[in-house]
Amino acid sequence: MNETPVIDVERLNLHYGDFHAVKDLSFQVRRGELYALLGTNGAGKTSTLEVVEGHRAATSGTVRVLGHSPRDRRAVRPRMGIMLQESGFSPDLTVRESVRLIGRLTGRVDEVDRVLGVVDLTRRAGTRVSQLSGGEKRRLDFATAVYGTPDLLFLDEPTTGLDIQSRDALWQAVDRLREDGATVVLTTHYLEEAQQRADRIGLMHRGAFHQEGTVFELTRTLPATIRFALPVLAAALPLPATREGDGTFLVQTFQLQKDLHTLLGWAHDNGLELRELQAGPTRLDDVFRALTDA
Ligand SMILES: Nc1ncnc2c1ncn2[C@@H]1O[C@H](COP(=O)(O)OP(=O)(O)OP(=O)(O)O)[C@@H](O)[C@H]1O
Repeated sequence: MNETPVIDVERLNLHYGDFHAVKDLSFQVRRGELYALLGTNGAGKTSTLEVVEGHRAATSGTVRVLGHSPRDRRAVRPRMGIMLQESGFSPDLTVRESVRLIGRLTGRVDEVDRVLGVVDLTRRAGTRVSQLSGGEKRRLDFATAVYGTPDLLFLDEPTTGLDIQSRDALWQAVDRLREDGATVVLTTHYLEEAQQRADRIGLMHRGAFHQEGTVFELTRTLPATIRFALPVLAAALPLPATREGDGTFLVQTFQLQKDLHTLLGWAHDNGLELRELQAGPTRLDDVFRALTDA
């Protein structure tokens, strides 16, 4: 397929005075993808997104969003929903008025009651923003981002401060938009969410990509782990393992299923119980730890 990418970033550089915050960054997001921009604190994620969202000018490089310059507000804004980390709602407006205002500002058209229903804020429609809880404000942020069913949705730390029901509701709403072909760019420090949901991940560190690819591509560079404890070591282990500080054994492997099979067979043959057995694929957390250890 040779479709024009929804986001096309070529050699983006951003300087704050002498500080080089984003360094020659290139990436593309295709239609319908959920792309997660992840990274360490201060890596440059927000700076990059500010340029892509049209809030900030790049020092150099080319950025195209939905086929336009992101600075071309009239072309881009009606098709783009943005959930920022911190909302700028006026505390004196009600929930309903806030959603209406965003509709007017972005040029998107929708039913206010529909989006309030999506985030379970219907009963709070007449409440002033200043009287909402932190989680309710977050849900209002999301409601304004999905108002008008945008083609491109930016979610910056969308689930921070949300309880599990609200988180599930938010992701269901995102899934529905994606079924209709929406493209989503996510930043989050909840790596599990990114691992579960992202089609591709750009992992930033100090202004550049450390790695970019699918979850599988990112995690396959590190071994999976098997952990267990043994009351007595009655027979020689069938695999190389290290002994952790708490006495448990740790096997690191690129062949999780095969090595687990070997270990379970060995335990069975020797009549041994592997206590506190845990086996798991590499997680994004591990990729992150390796990055910050580097
Ligand atoms: N307006 C600014 N002026 C000067 N430096 C800035 C400005 N905004 C960000 N920076 C610096 O640029 C770097 C990248 O910041 P940015 O907010 O883009 O990182 P981030 O990846 O979003 O971080 P976090 O995960 O902590 O939110 C940081 O070192 C930050 O201190």
